[in-house]
Amino acid sequence: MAPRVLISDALSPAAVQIFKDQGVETDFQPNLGKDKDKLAEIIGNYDGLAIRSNTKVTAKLLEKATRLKVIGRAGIGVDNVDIPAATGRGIIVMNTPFGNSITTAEHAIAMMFAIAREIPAADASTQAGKWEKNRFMGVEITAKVLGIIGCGNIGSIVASRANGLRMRVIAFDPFLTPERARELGVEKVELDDLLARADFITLHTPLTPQTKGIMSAENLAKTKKGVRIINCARGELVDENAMRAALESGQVAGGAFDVFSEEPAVKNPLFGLPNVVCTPHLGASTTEAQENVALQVAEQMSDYLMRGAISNALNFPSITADEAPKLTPFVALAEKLGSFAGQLTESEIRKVTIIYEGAVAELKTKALTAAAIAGFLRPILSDVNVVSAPVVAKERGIVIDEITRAAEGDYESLITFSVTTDKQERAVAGTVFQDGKPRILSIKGIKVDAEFAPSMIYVTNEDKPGFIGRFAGLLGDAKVNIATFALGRDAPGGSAIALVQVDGDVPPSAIDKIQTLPGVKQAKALRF
Ligand SMILES: NC(=O)C1=CN([C@@H]2O[C@H](COP(=O)(O)OP(=O)(O)OC[C@H]3O[C@@H](n4cnc5c(N)ncnc54)[C@H](O)[C@@H]3O)[C@@H](O)[C@H]2O)C=CC1
Ligand SMILES: O=C(O)C(=O)COP(=O)(O)O
Repeated sequence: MAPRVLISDALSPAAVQIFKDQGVETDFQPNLGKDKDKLAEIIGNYDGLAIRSNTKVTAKLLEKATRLKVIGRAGIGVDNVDIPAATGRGIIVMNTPFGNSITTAEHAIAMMFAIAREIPAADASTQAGKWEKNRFMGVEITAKVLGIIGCGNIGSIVASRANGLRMRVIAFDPFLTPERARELGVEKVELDDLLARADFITLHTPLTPQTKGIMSAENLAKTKKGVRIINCARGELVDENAMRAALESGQVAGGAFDVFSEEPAVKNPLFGLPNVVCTPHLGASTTEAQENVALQVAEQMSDYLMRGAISNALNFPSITADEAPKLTPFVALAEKLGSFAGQLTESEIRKVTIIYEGAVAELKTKALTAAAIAGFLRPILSDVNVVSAPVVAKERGIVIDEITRAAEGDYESLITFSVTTDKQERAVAGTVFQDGKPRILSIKGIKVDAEFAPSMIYVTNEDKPGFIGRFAGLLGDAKVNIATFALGRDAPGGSAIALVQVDGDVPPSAIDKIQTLPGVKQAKALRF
């Protein structure tokens, strides 16, 4: 029986033809994404789901998706897909990471001009017969400072266009190497510096815990008075109430917003102000970009459904059906070791070394390294996938060393993931036990023995009496239930590590309190 794909968002119809040519049946319902009940009713009939940003693929929807094997996002952002839930059900999630980047960068530039010259308001006034020539006084952009927050695929294209427009481009992106910045013709700066210097600020980061609300009241107060701000990335990067207040006070002279914290945005604090320009998430909406992403997603999904080939998947490396059974548990281990290191990395990455020892060294380590790097970069670049991860790392000037050797220690197989930043080196090692579950065996050379769990707390501290009691007491006060507790230290009275599995989320206030306990060097909530 031919596989069936449901297209539940407004993809270019070009996708339908590709599916057909490849022998895949399609059901094209471009408005279904809005109707979650109807979608839940029929999702059980399909092997593939092709979407844009209107369809929300929640864990609840996936419970009904009993036949689903692949979700294809015709675009970049996958924050509308519950990837852990999909992975848990063995559903591949793939995107098209570059197909709409130029188009989105162009929209950001268009939005910048729109607010510099108040084009929408001037248009409305002119067409209303008012001829208000003296009301609209714009600003030139030549020689102005453009601050780019997030200088990845789209941010880099914006930088090149802005350079062409003779702007001075500065960028805040902790993961941008000095070499790459030079290549792009941008000055790499810290966030506060960018906020203080920029005449225009444009946002191009993914939505992550670190970037959520990056345009907060506090940061808006640090901007140059009269700054103009453009957001074509994700709505939740901006505290919309604080932004409204800053626009009303004149701290921010103009704002252009393509994305909103709640979409579709029918009511929003940013609406109804002068010199605010809003578009309904049109960043990727050009004929060219939509053809690119639709054709690509249809090809990728057909390849998977008809031939089992995987590309641009966010939750699995590209491997063949024969290799899968042996590799799968080590893919999970590599991914988690990388994710562990990624969640703890907050400064410029120089080098990653992955050592495969023993039996695992005989497997397809390239796929394992791809999974490890994807796990590592995902907390930093939310949309990186196992296929693009090594390339993205290389583009960013991160050296990746892969070493294979015979088993030297007690384990049949051992993977060690170490990362060198401009500040320090951190290594984490693990293996897969007979039960097929990945385990952490050492962190920074200190032995521990812990399984990975969805919610964990990692603490490094001085090995002094009384720490564990105070730590556990704090968690108890914060109503955080401890499931397992693993400890390690390099020497009595030396450096110690606690790796704790807890039930549910850890409130940031609890982490802040742990951080203040005597002898604690670092405390961090981790998610796997
Ligand atoms: N409006 C629209 O229709 C569209 C919006 N997008 C959105 O645009 C955004 C950027 O997409 P890409 O450039 O493709 O992503 P990317 O992953 O290539 O680049 C993101 C950049 O942000 C940087 N970054 C990560 N954390 C950061 C932090 N805490 N502070 C500063 N920089 C940080 C990363 O190092 C990276 O260079 C995403 O949110 C994506 O969903 C993408 C396409 C269309
Ligand atoms: O690709 C992305 O991340 C986008 O935000 C584009 O969204 P859309 O496909 O236009 O709903």
